[in-house]
Amino acid sequence: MATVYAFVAHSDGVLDDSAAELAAAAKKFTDAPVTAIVTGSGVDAAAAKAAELFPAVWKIDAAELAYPNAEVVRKALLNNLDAGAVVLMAHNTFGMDLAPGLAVKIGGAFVADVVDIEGADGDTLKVIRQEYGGVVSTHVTVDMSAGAVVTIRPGAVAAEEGAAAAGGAIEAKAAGDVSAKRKFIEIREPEAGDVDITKAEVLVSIGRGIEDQDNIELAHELAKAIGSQAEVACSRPIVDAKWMDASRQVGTSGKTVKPKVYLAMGISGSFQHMGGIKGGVIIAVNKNPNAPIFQVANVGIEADILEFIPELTEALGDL
Ligand SMILES: Cc1cc2nc3c(=O)[nH]c(=O)nc-3n(C[C@H](O)[C@H](O)[C@H](O)COP(=O)(O)OP(=O)(O)OC[C@H]3O[C@@H](n4cnc5c(N)ncnc54)[C@H](O)[C@@H]3O)c2cc1C
Repeated sequence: MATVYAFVAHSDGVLDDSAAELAAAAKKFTDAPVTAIVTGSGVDAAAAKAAELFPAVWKIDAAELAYPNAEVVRKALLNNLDAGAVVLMAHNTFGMDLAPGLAVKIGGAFVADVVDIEGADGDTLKVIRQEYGGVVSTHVTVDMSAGAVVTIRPGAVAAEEGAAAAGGAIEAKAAGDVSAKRKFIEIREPEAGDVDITKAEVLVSIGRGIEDQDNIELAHELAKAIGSQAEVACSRPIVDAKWMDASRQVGTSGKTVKPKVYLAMGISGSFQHMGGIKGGVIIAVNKNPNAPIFQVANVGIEADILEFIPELTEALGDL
């Protein structure tokens, strides 16, 4: 099998959680050393962190790589990767942008949004993907003989499984010619919202199952009954409907949260939503017994939230 690489996401010298997950994912199909690739401008700290997870690290450090422009990063990778390379990366917004074109340029296979890796038989990689919003799993084989780019869903592969490989040697690589047609202009930070849901110990998070804007008050009353450590969060349709501020949205295009308890009320469990929950006990309440969230929740309750929430609020009020 060709060399396996893991393209590592990072910000301000801190590795994204997906880095350790990629290390674990690689171990599921190869015993060979995996090389992490860290790109950017001034990435010494991130490369050092990557060396704690991977036996080898490529550091591609150039001013042109300071901003997340997939066209530029793709060129820097192609200027360094050997023929037939197998590249893993997170299925996040940047990975979705970078991966398909990289696979085309490598001339290898492309498989997106993998949730698990079953192993490899020679040059055939066996992966699992999901269809129909997570209701159906599909088992897919990938011919890696001419190389491959595989994006892996953040949070799908447990990081601990790959934690042992450490002490990697860091090798500096030149970005080479990365001239691009696409120009990155700026990052605009969202305005601060009225609450910071990332700091809450308990989140009462509501989804489309709340049905009506007027019912949101039920979630606020429950959070109040739980106490000062609780806040109300939501899924994206609630923000899209302008029922709540975007600062309360949990997910890949919203906030990443780490509460002790996450009460998912009428939320189906899309990977874009679950990708924003990094820890804690997930208690899901949903009236559909087949809702995908029941596959990942620690506790699942089949109930109508419009009845369940007031009952729980009342019970807490009686304490
Ligand atoms: C690029 C991209 C980025 C995205 N980013 C995000 C993101 O950051 N965060 C996010 O949340 N989504 C995000 N999404 C949207 C995501 O794909 C889902 O559409 C969304 O998470 C679904 O929200 P939901 O679970 O509230 O709604 P639905 O999927 O409609 O689920 C509603 C659930 O409520 C249940 N329900 C209905 N009524 C009741 C009731 N009375 N009692 C109990 N249960 C009930 C239903 O059974 C269902 O399971 C993104 C999508 C894309 C394409």
